[in-house]
Amino acid sequence: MTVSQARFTRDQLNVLARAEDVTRTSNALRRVGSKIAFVPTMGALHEGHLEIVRRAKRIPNTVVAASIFVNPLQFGPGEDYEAYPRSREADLEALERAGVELVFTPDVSELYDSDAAVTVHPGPLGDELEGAHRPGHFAGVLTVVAKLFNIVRPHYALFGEKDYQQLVLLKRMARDLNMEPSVIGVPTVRERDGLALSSRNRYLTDEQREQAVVLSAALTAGAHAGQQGPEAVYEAARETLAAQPEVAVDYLALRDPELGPAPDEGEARLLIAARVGGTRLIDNAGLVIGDPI
Ligand SMILES: Nc1ncnc2c1ncn2[C@@H]1O[C@H](COP(=O)(O)OP(=O)(O)OP(=O)(O)O)[C@@H](O)[C@H]1O
Ligand SMILES: CC(C)(CO)[C@@H](O)C(=O)[O-]
Ligand code: BAL
Repeated sequence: MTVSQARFTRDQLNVLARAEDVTRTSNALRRVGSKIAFVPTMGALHEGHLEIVRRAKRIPNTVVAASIFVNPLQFGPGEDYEAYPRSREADLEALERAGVELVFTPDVSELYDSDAAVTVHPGPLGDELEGAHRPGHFAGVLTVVAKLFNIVRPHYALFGEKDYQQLVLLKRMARDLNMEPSVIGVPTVRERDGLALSSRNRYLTDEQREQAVVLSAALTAGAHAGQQGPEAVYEAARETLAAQPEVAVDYLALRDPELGPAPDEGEARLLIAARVGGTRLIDNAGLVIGDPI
């Protein structure tokens, strides 16, 4: 592992903490015709992150870059910014094993000047679903990702479907602001019982871990009822959730795949957020409403 040097070595993990070193490396790679696939993360890595890296590694003629940065701008007051799990050494080892070649690990002062004031506005979707419960969250996400895009200058950027609203908003940002990278979504990686992998699962006690499976179970029940229409989807999901009253649901929402109003038939997305003890978890699933296409 090569730490904090500006010289880039292929097939080896290069860890850079300064934005200007990353941009210089990226420009050099572009000059020799390499493509750059970028996997932004907040660290505390698990198989979900590594699946995204594996997807990136399959893009031909591509150097894979990742970032590890717990972004204060996307956490609201009283949220878990301070407590968010940090495991830098284990993360770097996992990225090295997965074949990542460049990791950007800035500290907060590297990314944000103390008087930074300009942010990316996510539009109306930023105030719905997650945005209604986490005011300012998506402005924080889009702002940091826009900055990371400008620093890393990727051709491709890969994000998990687990954070589905984030993925939709990032695709829109890239389209609406004419950003270069193609934004690629990667399906959610789950535990054997269906629980979506998440860094925040580490907060759960054994008992809460058992209870948390109700999120994915409700999505599965809703998806199975899709053929009978939108009301049946809600009914099946709510019935499953009712069996686990300790889990407090923030929202259960059926939408179209772009997160507009739910269709009467065709492809749709069912999204859920719930609190298990003090831990807030989200999940979602694709489904078809009405007759299968
Ligand atoms: N289970 C998963 N399957 C696929 N991608 C995932 C999964 N969990 C997270 N990701 C993706 O990994 C990227 C980095 O996410 P992040 O570092 O916030 O991890 P996280 O597990 O989502 O953490 P948390 O849920 O605590 O916010 C995002 O694009 C996110 O959607
Ligand atoms: C995209 C992201 C890295 C921006 O901080 C974060 O929201 C995440 O890990 O999903
Ligand atoms: N994975 C989404 C980042 C967040 O919850 O802040």
